[in-house]
Amino acid sequence: MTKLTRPLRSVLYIPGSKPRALEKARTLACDAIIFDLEDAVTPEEKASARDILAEALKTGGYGARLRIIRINGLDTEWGADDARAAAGMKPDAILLPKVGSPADLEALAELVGDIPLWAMMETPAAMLNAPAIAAHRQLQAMVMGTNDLAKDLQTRFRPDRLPLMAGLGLCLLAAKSQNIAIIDGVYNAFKDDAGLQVECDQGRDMGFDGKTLIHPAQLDVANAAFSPSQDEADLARRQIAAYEAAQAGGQGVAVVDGRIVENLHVATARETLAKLDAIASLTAE
Ligand SMILES: CC(C)(COP(=O)(O)OP(=O)(O)OC[C@H]1O[C@@H](n2cnc3c(N)ncnc32)[C@H](O)[C@@H]1OP(=O)(O)O)[C@@H](O)C(=O)NCCC(=O)NCCSC(=O)C[C@H](O)C(=O)O
Ligand SMILES: [Mg+2]
Repeated sequence: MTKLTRPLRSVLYIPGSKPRALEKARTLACDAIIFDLEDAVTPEEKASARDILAEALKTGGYGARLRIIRINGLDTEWGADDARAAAGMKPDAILLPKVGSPADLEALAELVGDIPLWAMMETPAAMLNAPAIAAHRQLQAMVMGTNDLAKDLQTRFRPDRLPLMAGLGLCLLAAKSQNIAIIDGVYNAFKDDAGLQVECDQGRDMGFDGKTLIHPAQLDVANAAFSPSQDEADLARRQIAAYEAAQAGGQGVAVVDGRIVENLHVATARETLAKLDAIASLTAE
């Protein structure tokens, strides 16, 4: 599956059962929306949520935001019906929770055809099988489910997320090795901007493409954290210019701000500028 080139800085969960939130999302500054039929929807509302969501997606108005539907697991009483209904809604991708192995994705692909698939990575088995899951031909992105993972690992919450680091690292390695997108887990305390900032900065430093969010109040922090800063953009431009000047002078290495710049650093600099362009064209739409 070719890598998504569009920004995925902010990926907002919206309960499929909440018409007001589905309406509001048409105006929110998120790069992608996960329309949720799983944990955010009560068992009593599972069937009606499908209908509410189908109507919302038929009405449209979500603009350039990527539209992903999270269905219930195929081992639940709702999963297969969700999968068929979701495929009919023509989303940009379908997200399967609690993926344990590539066989889970294969079972979904048999139901929904060639729609791009996303995988919730949120169980110990998923961490151990991450390379095989990432290699599934239809997989476009991994999404960390840090609540379920913390539950299964019986960890305590820590601002540094030390107990989750092994799992986060394994999934990052797997996703990067297959050149697919990977989105960090949610920050539950949606009124704690400072805590969210720390977690977004950590996720960005680790190489995640963006963060999943649960409330509109979290959008600005995530969008800023996963956008290249002005300083990063300036440095990228100076690195490219210095390297090109060095090359013109027959050198393979330049020096900027006391640090060497080689072709691999220039590749990163070009990616930074391409990301800025992609963000600019997204916000212009
Ligand atoms: C957390 C909430 C229950 C809070 O809801 P509420 O009390 O209604 O919030 P506010 O009154 O502050 O809402 C203000 C307005 O914003 C709209 N709103 C709220 N949340 C959303 C949203 N997610 N998307 C779009 N719009 C939203 C309200 O409608 C208000 O609008 P207005 O009337 O115009 O003022 C609630 O935010 C919520 O339900 N969030 C989503 C929770 C969710 O999706 N959970 C499941 C995903 S997390 C997960 O499962 C991760 C993973 O699987 C794991 O294991 O880690
Ligand atoms: Mg979960």
